[in-house]
Amino acid sequence: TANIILVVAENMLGDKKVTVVFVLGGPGSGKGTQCSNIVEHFGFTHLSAGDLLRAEIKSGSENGTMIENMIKEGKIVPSEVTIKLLQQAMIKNENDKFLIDGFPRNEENRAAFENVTKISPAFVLFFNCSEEEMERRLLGRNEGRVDDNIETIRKRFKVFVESSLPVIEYYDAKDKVKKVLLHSHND
Ligand SMILES: Nc1ncnc2c1ncn2[C@@H]1O[C@H](COP(=O)(O)OP(=O)(O)OP(=O)(O)O)[C@@H](O)[C@H]1O
Ligand SMILES: O=c1ccn([C@@H]2O[C@H](COP(=O)(O)O)[C@@H](O)[C@H]2O)c(=O)[nH]1
Ligand SMILES: [Mg+2]
Repeated sequence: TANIILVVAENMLGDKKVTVVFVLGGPGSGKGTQCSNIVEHFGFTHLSAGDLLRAEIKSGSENGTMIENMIKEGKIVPSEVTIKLLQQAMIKNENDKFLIDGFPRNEENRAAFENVTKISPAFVLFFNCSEEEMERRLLGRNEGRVDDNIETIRKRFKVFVESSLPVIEYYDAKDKVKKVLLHSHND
């Protein structure tokens, strides 16, 4: 008789098993800053979805103009574009622990990532910061980003509340959210 071996593959990327932590929070809440600190102490590789999209624009890819226009408007780039960039970055990196910063940005991003990669996050780090403080930080960032102007910042805040917060609520219902409360220097 045939022996049947059932292999349950969890979070496999090619032949490596990966641990993924999503790092979420409003624009300017400090995701990138804290990811750099975490990398130093916990051996993760930091993948910022926004940085990958900005690199794609710079590389002169055929999607570059579309991505740039979406970023200028604070809109969410189609899932397949972002997921492909994240997958490629994880495959070409030897590490098996990734901090994915600024993704998933909406429910469709979240479902598509889980369907395409079969990866679900170990947990979600959520940086909770007031809009007043985030606005102050973004206007003072001085990195020359096309979306760090008051008009786009307001659009990004709206997209965060309407589209990204539901993703955090989804993972919160699964007890996967670790919330970090950030206070401004005026509190
Ligand atoms: N705890 C903090 N206190 C004061 N300023 C901070 C703090 N954390 C980050 N900043 C500053 O706020 C700005 C935004 O931080 P950062 O780029 O890490 O945010 P982000 O969440 O990645 O933003 P975005 O979503 O726009 O990429 C930066 O100029 C950073 O130096
Ligand atoms: O998954 C993502 C991540 C980012 N975007 C677009 O990029 C900008 C900037 O992202 P940051 O995380 O602030 O660097 C964001 O406003 C979106 O327009 C995206 O579409 N999908
Ligand atoms: Mg960032």
